[in-house]
This record gives sequence, structure tokens and C-alpha cells, in this order.
Amino acid sequence: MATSFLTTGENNSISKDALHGNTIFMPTMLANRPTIPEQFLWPKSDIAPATGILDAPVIDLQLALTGDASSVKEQVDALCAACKTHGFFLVVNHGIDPQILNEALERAEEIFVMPLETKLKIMQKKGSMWGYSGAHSERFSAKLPWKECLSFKSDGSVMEHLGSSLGKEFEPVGLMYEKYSEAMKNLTLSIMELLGLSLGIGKDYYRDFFQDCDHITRCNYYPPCPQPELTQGTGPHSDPVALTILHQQDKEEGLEVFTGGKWQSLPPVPGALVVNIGDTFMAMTNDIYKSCVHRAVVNQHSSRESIAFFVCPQRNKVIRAHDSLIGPNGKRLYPDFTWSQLEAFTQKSCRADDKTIKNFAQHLSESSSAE
Ligand SMILES: C=C1C[C@]23C[C@H]1CC[C@H]2[C@]1(C)CCC[C@@](C)(C(=O)O)[C@H]1[C@@H]3C(=O)O
Ligand SMILES: O=C(O)CCC(=O)C(=O)O
Ligand SMILES: [Fe+2]
Repeated sequence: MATSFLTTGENNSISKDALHGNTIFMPTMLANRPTIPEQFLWPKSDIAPATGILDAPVIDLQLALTGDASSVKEQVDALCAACKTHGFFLVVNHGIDPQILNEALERAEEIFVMPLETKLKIMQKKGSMWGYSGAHSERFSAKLPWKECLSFKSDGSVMEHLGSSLGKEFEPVGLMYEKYSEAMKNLTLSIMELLGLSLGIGKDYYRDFFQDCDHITRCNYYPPCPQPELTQGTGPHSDPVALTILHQQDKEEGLEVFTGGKWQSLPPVPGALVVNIGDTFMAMTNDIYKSCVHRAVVNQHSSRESIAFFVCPQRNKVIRAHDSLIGPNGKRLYPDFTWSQLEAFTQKSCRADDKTIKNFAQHLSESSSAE
């Protein structure tokens, strides 16, 4: 991919992908400008400031899995109440080594601050979610998020990918991310046990269903922004996946959840991971559990990092709510679908936002009535 660099003064540069005609924007190289490029402007309706702090329950995983009956009930009831309202909860005593959690943030930041040429070597290819993205400018031309991302999928070796693209010295970094993803997958299965208990269908149902799940590990890097009030780090959206486990750097706030008719901040809690229900799991509960709109805002004075572990069903498994979750009227709110279909919808048809699952369900019913 031939690229030429357009200088935008003050030694900042954006690169032009000469083959595809894309202008690739990199917020790490735009952070010192006095204003942000117009492509990063978002509608005022998306930018209303947060007016509160979300009361998300803290689930003690060890207690919930191995405690006495009353402790288990207390944890599971708290989980159930949160999932029925906003779908966000914190998990502590999750058993993941803090050293690997810190290293995953540190190694990602080292890559994000590397020179343009290095990052272009691991650039996401069209239609693939593997690799580096500069504000998604290789995909979108407006409402660009003020972030850079580095994503790894479960369908390949991160060690090989980074080693072959950046050099053998990056193989240990790739191996570390593979270990990070494996640890998150094991945590996912424990959380699926609790979700099964909380819905009264037993601890094995979702654990078995997600045993062979796909996953996406995505590092988000939000540089300081000269005009944070005009843009978004990650715009308002619900996660199309089944579940998200978010590890956020504990130095800056940024994650906000829209619930109770207002934006509410979910500040970092040292030692806690943020977990949220995604659209796919909401559909698997026939909307009993909620996949909630959330966003990440940026600030003028410091960078922020997060690592999202996105849990996706094995791509061709049929997504269908358990019969016991269908109310007395027997109405199923979603047609059967697969993650492969929903992923393609978000990657090829309709940029994921706060209406994705509704638009997807309509797309499915229109295409089935057209057959
Ligand atoms: C399936 C996915 C698409 C996105 C990454 C995962 C789950 C969350 C989605 C996303 C973060 C929602 C906001 C918009 C998006 C384009 C982004 O800002 O990154 C979405 C991701 C994507 O399409 O890459
Ligand atoms: O970075 C954050 O705090 C949230 C990011 C997010 O919601 C996402 O990547 O889906
Ligand atoms: Fe999200």
C-alpha cells in the first residue's frame, strides 16, 4: 500500500493512502494542534456531559463461585438486578495476574507512540479487524473517534502476526497478548456460569455455549485532545457482541454509560474489571438483560488507555433465547441469527452505534420477507 504524507504544519502529519485515496488520521500526531480536523466533529446530541456516577455492583467472583449459599445468592441477585437495568457490573477477585494486566497496557502504549511507518506495517486491512487502526479513518470519513486501536482476533496467532509484521523481537509481545486473551476467556466462562444461575437456567448452559467462543482483544489509546468537547473517544454505542470485559487504565476517567435518562461516568476502580452485557446476549435473554449504550470521552490534559475483550459466539452457532426466558405471550423479539451475520452487518453494512441491534433485526426480517 503506497502512502504519501501530507504535512499539516507543526511537524504533525497525516498520511494519504495513495492506492485507496484514504486520508489516515492519527490522533497521536494531531494532539498538539490547536484545533481538531473537521472529520473528528460529532453532533452536539452525542456530547452532552455526564451528570452522575453509575452505581454498578461489585461482584466478588471467588465468593460468587465458591462461597456459602447465602453469599452466592447475594452476588447472583446483585448481578441479576444490574443486568436487568443497565447491564454493567464490576468484577473483583477475578484471579487474573495484575502483572499481565499492566503489561498489556504498557506494551500497547509503546506501540501507539511508535513512528507512523511502524504502525502502518500492522495497519488493519479492509474487512479485517486484525491490527492497527488510526481513528478508523481507513473505514469512515466523518465522526471519526479520537482514538487509535490495536485489535487481535482469536482466529490466529498474535505472536506470528506481530513477529512477521514488526520483527522477531515482537514475538514475546504477541505471546503475552495470547496469554492475556486466554485468561480473559477463562474469566468469561466463570461469568457465564453466574449469568446462567442468575437467569435460573443453571451454571452450565451459557458456559457450554461459549466454551468454543470467538473473541476480539482490542487495545484503545485515547491521546489528549485540544477540543475534547467537540469529539468522542468512542462514540455512543452498544457492543454488538455477547459480553465485554474492559480493563481500563486507573489514571483517567472516560467510560460513560447512558442509563436512567442521563450519561453516568464509570470511573476506574483499581483491581476491578468492568463487564457489560452486549447485544447478542441481550437477544439470548429476549431483552430480559440489557445491552446498554455507552461511550468513551477524552480530555485535554492526558492520554487514556483501555483494553476491551469482546466475547463473540462461535460464528455459525444459532443465537436463540432459551425457551424458559420467553414470556407467557411466547413472543420472541429476535429472529434466529448467527454472530457471523451480525459481525458482517457491523463491518460491511452499518457502522456499529446505539441502534445496531434494532437495525440488524429489521435487516433480517426485511431480507427474510424478500426471499
Ligand atoms: C464487533 C465489534 C465492532 C466494534 C468492535 C466490536 C465491538 C464494539 C464495536 C465498536 C467499538 C462500537 C463503536 C463503533 C466502533 C466502530 C468503534 O468505535 O470501534 C465499533 C467496533 C468496530 O466496528 O471496529
Ligand atoms: O475505552 C472505553 O472505556 C470503552 C471502549 C468501548 O466501549 C469499546 O471499545 O467498545
Ligand atoms: Fe463498547
